[in-house]
Amino acid sequence: MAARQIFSFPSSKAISDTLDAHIAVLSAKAIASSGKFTIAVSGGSLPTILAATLKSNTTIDFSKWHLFYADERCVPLDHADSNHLAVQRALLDHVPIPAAHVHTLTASLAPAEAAKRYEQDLRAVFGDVALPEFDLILLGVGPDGHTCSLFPDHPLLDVKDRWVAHLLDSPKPPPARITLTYPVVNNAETVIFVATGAGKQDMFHDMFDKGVDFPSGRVTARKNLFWFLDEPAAVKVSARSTEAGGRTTA
Ligand SMILES: O=C(O)[C@H](O)[C@@H](O)[C@H](O)[C@H](O)COP(=O)(O)O
Repeated sequence: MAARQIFSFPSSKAISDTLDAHIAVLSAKAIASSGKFTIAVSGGSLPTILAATLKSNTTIDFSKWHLFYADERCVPLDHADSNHLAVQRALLDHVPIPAAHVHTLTASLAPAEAAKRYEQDLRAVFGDVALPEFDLILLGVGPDGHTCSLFPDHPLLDVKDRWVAHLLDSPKPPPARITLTYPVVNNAETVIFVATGAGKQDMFHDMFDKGVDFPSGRVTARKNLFWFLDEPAAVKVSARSTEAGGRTTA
């Protein structure tokens, strides 16, 4: 299991540049060994930060990417609340990922059926495996410590028998969503959290310094587990919470 590494960045542009550099390496390595790069992303501010530098990267073979959503709101794909729409506008309109490799919610289905269908879509790409092993999952974090659509004290935190689950009672609107479950997230080779803003600094202090349990803090990864925070989000995290003995400034 990967050791958690926390990095503090001076700006969101610095996070975008570092994401771009990591993704270029991970993508090239995955494509060389398996012929494809499997990535899952979430919504919020992540699509914009992710795309800022990456969308101009001409060295990446986007034709070999398979893009999934770590969580999705159960709304039409062209609805303002759709995570896919946010990723499409920020990234997909600018890079040549084949449309058939962008794995979207089937919005016409009820949430429970949409979750089952999304699991089938995962199986079509990952094959007959016990769990999919994403090359990379990129996640945001809410001020309440949630990630994907895994919210504090929610029963979905305990789901282990499905790859994709649905919920109808998200505390953050909209209420109906689908989400990857912990077994899938924690089986990724690399997980990178991206979190910005002063509204998260107390939560990160509680999670990293005091060991308080938050849904995002339960995430692990097989090889790399990175937390990319901007300075306002990281300012209260103590030096001893990092492996290097000091908050790493990237
Ligand atoms: O579906 C959602 O509601 C979002 O995906 C949500 O989970 C988001 O990722 C976090 O709340 C962080 O959002 P920010 O990055 O905008 O703070």
